[in-house]
Amino acid sequence: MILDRDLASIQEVRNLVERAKKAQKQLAALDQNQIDRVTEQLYLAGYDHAEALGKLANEETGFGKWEDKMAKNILASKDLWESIKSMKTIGIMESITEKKVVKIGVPMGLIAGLIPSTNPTSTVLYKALISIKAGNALIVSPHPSALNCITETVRVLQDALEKAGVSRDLISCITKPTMEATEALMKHKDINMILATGGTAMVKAAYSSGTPALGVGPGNVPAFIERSADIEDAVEKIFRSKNFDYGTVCASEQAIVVDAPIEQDVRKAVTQRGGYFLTGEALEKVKRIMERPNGAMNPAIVGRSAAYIANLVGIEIPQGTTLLLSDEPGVGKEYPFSKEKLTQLMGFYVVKDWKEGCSLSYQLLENGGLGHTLVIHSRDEKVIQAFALEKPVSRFLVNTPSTHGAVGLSTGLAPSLTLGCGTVGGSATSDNVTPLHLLNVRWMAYDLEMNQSLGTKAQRQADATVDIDQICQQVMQALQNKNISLGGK
Ligand SMILES: CC(=O)SCCNC(=O)CCNC(=O)[C@H](O)C(C)(C)COP(=O)(O)OP(=O)(O)OC[C@H]1O[C@@H](n2cnc3c(N)ncnc32)[C@H](O)[C@@H]1OP(=O)(O)O
Repeated sequence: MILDRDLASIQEVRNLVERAKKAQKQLAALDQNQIDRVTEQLYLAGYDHAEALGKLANEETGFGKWEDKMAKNILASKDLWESIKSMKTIGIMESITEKKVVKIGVPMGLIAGLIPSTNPTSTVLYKALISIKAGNALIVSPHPSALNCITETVRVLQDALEKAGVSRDLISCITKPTMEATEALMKHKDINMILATGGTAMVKAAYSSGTPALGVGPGNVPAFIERSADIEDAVEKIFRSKNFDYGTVCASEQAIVVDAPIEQDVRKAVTQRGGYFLTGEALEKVKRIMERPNGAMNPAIVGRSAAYIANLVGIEIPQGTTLLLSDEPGVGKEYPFSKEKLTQLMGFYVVKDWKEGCSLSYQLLENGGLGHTLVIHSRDEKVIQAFALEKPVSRFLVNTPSTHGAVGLSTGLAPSLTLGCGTVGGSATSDNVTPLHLLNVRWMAYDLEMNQSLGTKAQRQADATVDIDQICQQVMQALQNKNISLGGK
């Protein structure tokens, strides 16, 4: 039965789509430089409000720490802008003279962005920047428990659009998030692409909508510390990563896998940094609240400190504890520490050598993290490479904090808050999603065999009369004079 409330929110979606469509048509008529100036205003606004939005997200959801949410907002504005500002996304992107081919970037049109509660403000900033940079409009579907901070982020961005002299309707947001409204948005015939970041059910709904979708799979990141590793460095990085926003990023480490010869040194380093190994009744109490009855993560403990979790279940932990660990005997449904946790809880495993480390990491990935991310700490290049080759992940990180590494803060990967998991993880891409995933490429390809009497294909290419550079100039001129339109799809 559809309620009046649902009808109203479906009507709202229709209105948002209508307005976004009009606004996007105007945006698509701008050239690269003009689009870049608009995107730059979005980055500046996101960067200026990084702290305020971080605080708002933390207050509203209770997840994580505002300082780290601010850092994520900076990643999704300043760092992202630095990495995309010189990208060609609209009009001529490239001309390959010797092949007589021209690559033209065409906006997709309207993007629907599903926003998770774990990284709400940063994901809005990120999706807005990559959508606009590629000439698209974005309509946001907010996670209900982060509605206010998401709406506020959209308002900040709309002010920036106005400042840049373009329509506020280029970025908009559903104000009453219901499943009906989100579904109506995803299935709307004028939505060209869905960027789905969030819980597994939402991502699946996006894939089933019939609209092309780029979604993230869940992570279950193992961190393998191999015997040649710099132990202090490895443990410091794991703690830095796991403590970042209290583990809400899906690329954060979920289990430490240790090579047996260094087990005691790693345990010591972990304990010195505030790790506490749970045992007995305390461990059982924590295990009991880790999951909902259907086996999904319990939001009551997502993005929370070790002290908060201890207090919640009524156990004593040493003062200064930052991470709760469990020595795990196995991997699977019946071992909650072997799954994704997104909080200050972590599994701990010991393996006899790197080969056993390989197979255990594989099992952990198969237990809910296929296609996502794995991290190794090692100084043995042979082991690193052997380890890398067979792992079903899209990001194989080496000697770096996994959270920071996967989202492009501490590695050369593209700054991103939508991390593709490849087909092995059910995603259409294994990349860190960027503006290049939000455009269509129109290929102009000229005949290479114009003079059949000439010798080889290479000779014919060289002799072909088409001057591709001249053609590019003509196309660019036509775009500038608005003689031709790229269209929206
Ligand atoms: C780079 C990165 O880090 S990406 C990170 C993305 N990953 C994640 O967010 C982790 C996966 N998320 C989750 O497991 C959960 O969202 C949690 C545990 C964080 C929070 O759990 P909850 O607050 O219970 O939220 P959950 O996602 O289950 O959704 C709650 C309800 O809101 C609904 N909902 C979620 N998003 C939307 C939306 N965009 N529009 C409408 N409804 C929505 C859900 O369908 C669900 O409805 P139901 O209770 O009727 O089934």
